[in-house]
Amino acid sequence: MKAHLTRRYHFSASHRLHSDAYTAEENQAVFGKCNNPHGHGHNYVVAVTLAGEIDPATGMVCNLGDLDAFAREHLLARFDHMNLNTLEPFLTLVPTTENLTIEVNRIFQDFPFARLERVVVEETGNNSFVFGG
Ligand SMILES: Nc1nc2c(c(=O)[nH]1)N=C([C@H](O)[C@H](O)COP(=O)(O)OP(=O)(O)OP(=O)(O)O)CN2
Ligand SMILES: [Zn+2]
Repeated sequence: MKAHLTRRYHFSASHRLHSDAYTAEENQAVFGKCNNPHGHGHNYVVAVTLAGEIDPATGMVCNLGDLDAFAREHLLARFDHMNLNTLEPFLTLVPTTENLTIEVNRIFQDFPFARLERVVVEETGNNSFVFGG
C-alpha cells in the first residue's frame, strides 16, 4: 500500500534580489525594495511531500527521523542563518523563492528512503512557491 507524507522545516536566511545582467537602475525597477544592498531576511517554511510503499514491518513510508537527519545535514546546515547570496547556487542565480524551491527539490531528490513528490517553500505568510505535483 502506497502513501504520502509531508514534513515541514523552518529556517531563517537573508537575501538580496539582484541580477548582474541588469544595471543599478534596472535592478531597482525590477526588484524594488528587495534590491536594497543591505539585504533583508525571511523565516522560510519548507514542506516536502514524499511517497512510497508502507513498509509492513514499520508501518511507515519512511522514518521521519531519517528524513529529519537528512534535512538537517543537507538543507538546514546549509541555509539556516545564512546569507543566500553567498551560497551556491545563488552566486549566479537570483535568490528568489522560485529558485530556492528548485534547489530544495534538487536536495531532496537524493533522499534515499522515499520518492520526493512535491516541495512548497513559503517565503512570507503571503507568498508560497510549489515545485512538483
Ligand atoms: N516572484 C517573486 N517575487 C518576489 C519574490 C520572490 O521570491 N519571487 N521575493 C520578494 C522578496 O523576497 C520580498 O522580501 C517579499 O516581499 P513582499 O512581497 O513585500 O512581502 P509580503 O508582502 O508577503 O510580506 P511583508 O509583510 O512585506 O514582509 C519580492 N517578490
Ligand atoms: Zn525577500
